[in-house]
Amino acid sequence: MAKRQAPESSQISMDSSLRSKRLKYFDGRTRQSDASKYVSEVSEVIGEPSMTKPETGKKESERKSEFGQSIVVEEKIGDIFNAPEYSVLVHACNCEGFWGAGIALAFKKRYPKAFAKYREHCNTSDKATLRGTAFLIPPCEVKGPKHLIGCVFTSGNNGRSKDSPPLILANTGPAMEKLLKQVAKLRKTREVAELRMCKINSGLFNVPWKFTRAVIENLRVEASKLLHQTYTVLAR
Ligand SMILES: Nc1ncnc2c1ncn2[C@@H]1O[C@H](COP(=O)(O)OP(=O)(O)OC[C@H]2O[C@H](OP(=O)(O)O)[C@H](O)[C@@H]2O)[C@@H](O)[C@H]1O
Repeated sequence: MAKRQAPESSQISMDSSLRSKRLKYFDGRTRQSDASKYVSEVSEVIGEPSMTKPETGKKESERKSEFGQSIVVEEKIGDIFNAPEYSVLVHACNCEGFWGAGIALAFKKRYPKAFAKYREHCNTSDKATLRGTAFLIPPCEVKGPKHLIGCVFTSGNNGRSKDSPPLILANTGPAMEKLLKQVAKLRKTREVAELRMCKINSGLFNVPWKFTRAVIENLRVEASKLLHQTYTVLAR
């Protein structure tokens, strides 16, 4: 894993040769106490480098069937907005309907119609159930690149009243799984080029990237729900 100081990007590619302990996920109504337990469990996974070493012994097919496809996160450098047409650009969202700062504000400026759809989605949904969900917005801008916007709702609130890091982390797994399912469903009828992310939760949401990365690496998703190509997740 390349360790760099500058903002890094990560390339997520599907790799079923890894075994990791399946982390149980909480639904969007995770209690604070449960979420803290969850973070200590994620720390345990991070703390055990052997957890991401290829497992000897079990056959590939046995591993796949037992755990589904795992995702490996590699770190590179780049800019999320230079994505090819029909790429899905993913960022962490609050359930309040605000893209007020950070990369969300950059999204709002570049994709005003997508922002309007995100905001309407928040305003017409029960906020209590939005945490841990996702909202995929197909290309809808009048001009500019045809990008899909993948909103993963990792915090109920925004700004100073954002959710705690454990709660944000506990929502990340379910939200990512739901996003991947929505991408898999959409690409049956529409072009989806690749999936790009920023290092979600790692700035204003104050969650060290290694924790979010561990959650993503421990996702177990049916092969049919994963794009069979690498996703470029980039930060400036
Ligand atoms: N052009 C670019 N390409 C690629 N990566 C880029 C980039 N520009 C910055 N990054 C990186 O993208 C990561 C996330 O950094 P951020 O702090 O923005 O997001 P976050 O996920 O921690 O937090 C979400 C809340 O922030 C907002 O704020 P409001 O609540 O509206 O006030 C939202 O609405 C949410 O609520 C950091 O690694 C940045 O280096």
